[in-house]
Amino acid sequence: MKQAMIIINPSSGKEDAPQHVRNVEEILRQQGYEVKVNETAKELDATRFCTSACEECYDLVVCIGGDGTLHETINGFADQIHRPKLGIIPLGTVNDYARALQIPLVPDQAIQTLASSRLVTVDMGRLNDQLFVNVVAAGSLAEALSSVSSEDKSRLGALAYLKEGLKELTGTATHPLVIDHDGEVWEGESPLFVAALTNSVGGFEKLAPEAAVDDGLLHCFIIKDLTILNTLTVSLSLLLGNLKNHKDVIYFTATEVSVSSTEPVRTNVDGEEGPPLPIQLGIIPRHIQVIVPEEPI
Ligand SMILES: Nc1ncnc2c1ncn2[C@@H]1O[C@H](COP(=O)(O)OP(=O)(O)OP(=O)(O)O)[C@@H](O)[C@H]1O
Repeated sequence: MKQAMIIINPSSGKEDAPQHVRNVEEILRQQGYEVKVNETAKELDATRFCTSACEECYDLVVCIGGDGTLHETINGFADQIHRPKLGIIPLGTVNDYARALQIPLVPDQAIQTLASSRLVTVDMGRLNDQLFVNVVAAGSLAEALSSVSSEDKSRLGALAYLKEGLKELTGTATHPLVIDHDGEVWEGESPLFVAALTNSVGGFEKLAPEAAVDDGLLHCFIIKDLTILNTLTVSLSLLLGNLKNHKDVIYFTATEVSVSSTEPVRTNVDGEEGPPLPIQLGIIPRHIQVIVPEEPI
């Protein structure tokens, strides 16, 4: 019999995860799966559960939670030869990865997607020795966003969350960054560096419009001047998806990037606090199969 593991974070989103578990179990049983449910209680439980699903040759892992839980879950695939298919039921605030894969953001609709036969084989990002699914950001704006509490994120939603992050910016708004990609080096003051795997970053679905989940590339933005983030121009650029064309933004794609600074600089990985600089970024092309809706929306 096929084996499925449900990994659920009961604290995600509006704390309504447990009520969705029964529906997920039911639809998986209808698909012929034997189902095991693992509830997370603390940080990194999702990684441990997913690693055991790989080692025990499960066919499917379903992650029920926000982007943080998804990030921890996919890290369980690291260095594993057998990698189960992945189902995603988004319950967080931003749910960037579900947006990028066009998985419905309404949990009951996302649950129906688990009956789909359509799979997408997606890239994984590598940050030092961990994996990421969506985005790495470094710089003072990334630090400010990390300081917005999870409760405020839920309350505010994506756009207000960015505005709150901007308000939190204090002191020096830029750091000296050295960004080395595929043999080219950029050095300068910057409030924000972003490397994205998908077209959805911070709930903005058009930040990197040409980023595809399976193109084998890191889509990178160096923001050269913070003031642009405070202007209408940038809001419009974000909404119209042409941030990369802004005169104060450098855009490039790469497969290997290193980012360092002479100052202490924190990072944000898939929406959670990451390791401080220096960091090494890479990409593992077409690494995991994710269940997506039968028909692209
Ligand atoms: N039982 C638990 N209680 C509290 N925190 C938990 C529990 N299990 C896991 N966690 C931690 O909760 C963190 C946040 O989870 P997640 O991102 O899924 O929810 P969220 O904060 O509601 O979503 P978002 O990040 O989209 O706002 C995870 O990184 C994980 O370490």
